[in-house]
Amino acid sequence: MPKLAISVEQEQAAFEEEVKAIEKQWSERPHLKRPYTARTIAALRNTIPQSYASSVQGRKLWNQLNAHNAAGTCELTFGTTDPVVVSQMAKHQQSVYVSGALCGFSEVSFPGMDACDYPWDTVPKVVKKVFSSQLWHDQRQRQYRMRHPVSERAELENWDYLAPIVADGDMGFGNLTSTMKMAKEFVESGVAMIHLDDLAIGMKKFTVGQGRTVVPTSEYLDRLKAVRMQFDVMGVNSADTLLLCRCDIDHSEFISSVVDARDHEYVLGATRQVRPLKDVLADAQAVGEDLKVVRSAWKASAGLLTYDDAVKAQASEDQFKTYKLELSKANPSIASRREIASKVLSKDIFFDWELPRSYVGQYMFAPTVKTIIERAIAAAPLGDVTWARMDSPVWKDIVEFHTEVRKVFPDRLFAFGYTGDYDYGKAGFSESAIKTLHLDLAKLGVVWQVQPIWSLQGLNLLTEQFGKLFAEEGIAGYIRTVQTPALATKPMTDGFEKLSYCGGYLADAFFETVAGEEIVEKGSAPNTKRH
Ligand SMILES: C[C@](O)(C(=O)O)[C@H](CC(=O)O)C(=O)O
Repeated sequence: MPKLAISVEQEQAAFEEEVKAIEKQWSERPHLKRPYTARTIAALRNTIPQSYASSVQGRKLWNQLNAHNAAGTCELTFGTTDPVVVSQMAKHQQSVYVSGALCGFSEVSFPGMDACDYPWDTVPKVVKKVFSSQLWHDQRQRQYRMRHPVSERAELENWDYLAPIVADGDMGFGNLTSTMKMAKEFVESGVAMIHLDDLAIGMKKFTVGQGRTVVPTSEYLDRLKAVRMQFDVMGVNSADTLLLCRCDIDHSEFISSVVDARDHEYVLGATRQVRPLKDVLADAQAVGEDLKVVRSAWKASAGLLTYDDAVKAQASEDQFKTYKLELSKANPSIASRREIASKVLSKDIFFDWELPRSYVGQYMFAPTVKTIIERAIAAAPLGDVTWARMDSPVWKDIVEFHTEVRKVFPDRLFAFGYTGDYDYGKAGFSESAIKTLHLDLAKLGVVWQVQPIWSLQGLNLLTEQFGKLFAEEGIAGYIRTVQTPALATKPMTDGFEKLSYCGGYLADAFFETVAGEEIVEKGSAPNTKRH
């Protein structure tokens, strides 16, 4: 193998230049705080500089979102995995969402509930498919326009087909190197922004009776750092791919470990000496008892509380105030909580967070809106946009979350998901409040809003309705309800007027080019070869 034809001095000079270029690029996005230096990243890069469409799309989305922020408006988009749907979204949406839940239903060999159990490269592959289709539409539109004289072009369609794609990176699918590989694949697929959350791998659960588990704050931050590092390593401008820090802590029931003191305030412990829950459940299972009933009874018998509530239950009002005051000056760990409480109350508080651990080892967790705020604030410097995914749209919590984060980061941009099973009525929204919800969210800085699973609810409904009609009325029903309105819609739903929606003119252009025909307009005279 030949050696690289470069002297040590040249190598060092090129390296120093790259370090400077990286530093300059980073200075353009001062909201990002990296735990590593430009030198470290430069050394991790390839010797061939590479650039990615993902970076162009990331910058485009960044500009769109900041323009919304300045105007107090928002982008409203929805989830799909289908290039045909994406082609129409270009007319009304600025961005496209590729949802993990949808990919898990329609892009895998074995569909299933949104438990993030599909292969790690499923969503990047769908993004690649969608982005390639956007490029194809962009190409056919450009070719079509260029074969028309300038004088006619103003009348021709000119959509921005390259709507930036936002995609679901779930929790990164494994250890840090898996997360990096996923981020790499996303950048290569043309994504503009990915979101990464703080759920424990393999523990994303939405079904009844199975609590969700989050990872410690430190593990979540490491995931985000791994993605940021991968973006930075990938080469020229690739740092412009955006990272959306999603936080799934709302209503999570467990945390996988208590290694990070920042989480200790919210961990539940038994305040009475009881048998460990997992032993009680194992015994109950052996004799066929109803585990849900046994679990509830155990919880009641254990006096489950957070450490601070356990202190509160035994302290006078003044003692508790002193405890909180001392705590605000100390490290938030359970050890320092115990030390302060025993000083203030002159006794030890019985609190054992080992007893409620599940049979796979998670700790019981009782997060509040404050917990989500703290995590989002810790994560913000590593990403560009923040999303607190909540189980239900509780307006009071939504306002509190966004307002508190903005107190620390006044220009923070937020995302919001109109999650599939939200019951707005139950959450207290009147009809008029729902009508202005997107605008009210925009005022809080929520500039990117998504209905993530439209394809599931929307396409299911349309398909069911059309299937029934077609079975009952045959082609007459199709002509009346599909073909006639589709052809009458302006702009047409299938591309250019008088032309095939499959872009037949683009295929013709390839044949004509190979045949050496001039098919691009030079001036204003019409091209006789125009189709
Ligand atoms: C956004 C989401 O992660 C998705 O996969 O689309 C889901 C969507 C949903 O449940 O409606 C989510 O966790 O919100």
